[in-house]
Amino acid sequence: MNLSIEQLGHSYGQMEVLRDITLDIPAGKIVCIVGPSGCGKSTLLRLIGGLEQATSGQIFQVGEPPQACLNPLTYVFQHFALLPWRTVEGNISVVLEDHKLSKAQVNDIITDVLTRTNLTDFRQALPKQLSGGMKQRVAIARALAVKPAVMLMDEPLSALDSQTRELLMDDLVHLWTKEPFTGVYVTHNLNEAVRLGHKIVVLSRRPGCIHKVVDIDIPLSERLAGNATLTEKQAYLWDLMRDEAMAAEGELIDG
Ligand SMILES: Nc1ncnc2c1ncn2[C@@H]1O[C@H](COP(=O)(O)OP(=O)(O)OP(=O)(O)O)[C@@H](O)[C@H]1O
Repeated sequence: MNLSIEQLGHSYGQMEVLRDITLDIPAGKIVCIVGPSGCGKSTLLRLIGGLEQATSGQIFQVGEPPQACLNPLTYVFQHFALLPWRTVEGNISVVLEDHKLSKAQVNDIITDVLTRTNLTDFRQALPKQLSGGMKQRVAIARALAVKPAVMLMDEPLSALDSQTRELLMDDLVHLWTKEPFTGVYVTHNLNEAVRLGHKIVVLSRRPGCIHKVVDIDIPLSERLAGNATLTEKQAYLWDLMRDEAMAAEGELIDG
């Protein structure tokens, strides 16, 4: 299933946040959204996920969701959003509860996503027993459990230290390489964008418009740290963003 976003605009009261966003999210690809603070990246993700209704424009779901999809659009949040009183297994089963699945089916899905995210040994652990990186793996496993058509990821690695971020990026690359998923990935981090994005959408400062779309053709599994093309792309993205980011910073400081 592809998503087709057409002339999307959004305002909060008098404040225009997004303007004229037209964008395709192709099936099986990861689209990264970058841009200065406050330019509307998270708002765009919430509009795509249907958590808020856009002021103008439309979002179309084109084609069918994958077979056995339980929920076409699912989120991975920056702060994991795990239920502290439920085990890892319980945090995943919660998203399967309303789907008329047998106990055996639920068990199979949980076993599968825990295997894919290397969490099998932590099935009965509580979130408080897990590191930040492990918690985010659980959140990713929970998202995968509903076989989403599109995974919406809002700064999923930004609460983690840099080493854990590297490990989780590798995990996401492995997951995608084994079974490509469609993702929209909001980040401030241009290194994450060039490692994970097939397409990188650079938004201008608020009201966020599409400033540039940069495609990266290198397969995800070949995007190793230090790759010269990626370093170049990252520098190019920063060139595109620097002036806008400085202006946005000034706006925040000035109120
Ligand atoms: N529910 C809301 N009501 C009013 N204003 C909001 C709401 N949500 C976001 N905003 C404002 O809309 C603007 C865009 O916010 P948004 O979080 O989408 O930007 P962002 O690009 O994701 O920001 P950041 O990079 O800092 O996370 C900001 O000025 C923010 O304060």
